Amino acid sequence: MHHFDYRNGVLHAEDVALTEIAEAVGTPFYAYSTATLERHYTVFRDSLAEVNGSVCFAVKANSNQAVLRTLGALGCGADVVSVGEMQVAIRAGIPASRIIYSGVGKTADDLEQALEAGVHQINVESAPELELLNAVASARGVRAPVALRVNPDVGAGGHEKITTGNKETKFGIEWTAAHAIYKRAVSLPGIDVKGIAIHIGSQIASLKPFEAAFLRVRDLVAILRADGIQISRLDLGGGLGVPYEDGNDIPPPPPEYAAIVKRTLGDLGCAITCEPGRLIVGNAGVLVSEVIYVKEGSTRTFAVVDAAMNDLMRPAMYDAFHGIVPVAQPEAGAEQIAYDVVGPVCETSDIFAKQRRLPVLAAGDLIAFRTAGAYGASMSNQYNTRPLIPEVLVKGDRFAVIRRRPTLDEMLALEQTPDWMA
Ligand SMILES: Cc1ncc(COP(=O)(O)O)c(C=O)c1O
Ligand SMILES: N[C@@H](CCCC[NH3+])C(=O)O
Repeated sequence: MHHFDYRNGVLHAEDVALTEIAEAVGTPFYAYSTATLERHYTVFRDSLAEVNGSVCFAVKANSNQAVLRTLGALGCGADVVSVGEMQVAIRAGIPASRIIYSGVGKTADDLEQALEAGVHQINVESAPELELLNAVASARGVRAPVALRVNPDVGAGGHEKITTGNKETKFGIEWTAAHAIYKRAVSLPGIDVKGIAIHIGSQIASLKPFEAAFLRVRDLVAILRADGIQISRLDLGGGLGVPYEDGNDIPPPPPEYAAIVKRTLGDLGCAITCEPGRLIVGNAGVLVSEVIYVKEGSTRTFAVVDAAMNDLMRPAMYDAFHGIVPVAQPEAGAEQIAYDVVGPVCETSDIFAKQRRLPVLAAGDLIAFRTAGAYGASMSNQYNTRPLIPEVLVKGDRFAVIRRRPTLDEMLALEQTPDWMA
């Protein structure tokens, strides 16, 4: 459920008309709904109550500090994959004791900083990383709280490029090698083995792969415990999908997911953590853009809009579907035309939707891309020297710019002209 609805003929975020935000900040922009964020977090958290589970939001999905602060204030933790994400989460009020540090390529400096901050857990993804962490922790005279991220060889996800759980991907320690690496881990003075971590993919619309992966975790717990290796924490990753409104693959609701967690892992006496990203923020955000031109081709009609692939990469990168709606509510039964909705960037893949039937559009119309709160702003970039677009947070009848559009000077601030060109 989200809080983006038509009122008085205009699409609103909670009680604020998107036209009002467009006037204040200009297009394109992201708008997030506080009530939706809070609702998604609490529904997920409450569904895990029976297994006493905790939630570490995957910061990569949306790393805006105001978003993190909203979730952190409700008790949410963070799953981070860089020192930057860790520090942003801490600045946003999420204590290190609720932070899990993940990632396939942590450097010695990353590990140092994670230990210095005192994170709850470091998820180790390879044998050499384990050795490096042992060395770094030993040199500091501490023991690092560790889960090994194992790769259960259960592939899942809404697209090949967002599948992480099969052994052909770079993620985690191969299933068959896990036992030996756990044995090594418990022998190392700088490593305090706490648990097992997995994450099998993203935008997963079925419970079956989760169940298969959880059962593998269960088997591994038994194998390790039989060998005297204590496992007290299970980190199940994220991955539960959200509806992107194309009518296909509607993902199961959180209570059904939680029931699988309970059935497969609930009796092991382990503390359970999940790391949802998309589920919390996906439908809490829209991207609002203005139609610049309607361009008639001989085979199709293009709606050229002012947002582009650098603002929302998902369609170009994964052929992802995002619902598109006009901000001005169309009359019931209004005529529809098939449009290719494209951005201004000089790439053929700068296309948001092909042959999408939409109410008739004209230059100056505002449209909203739905389900843009996850992996939208956080994956955006300045390609074609386009400024990052504003992010706006709505709460009831108030809104605030939580990241403003940079000036050209700010965009260029890190560049320098060599002396010899002066
Ligand atoms: C380790 C880890 N945890 C959590 C997530 C969040 O995934 P999602 O946004 O699909 O819930 C990801 C991203 O896929 C991830 O790599
Ligand atoms: N960035 C992806 C998901 C990958 C998640 C990170 N492992 C998306 O937009 O769907």
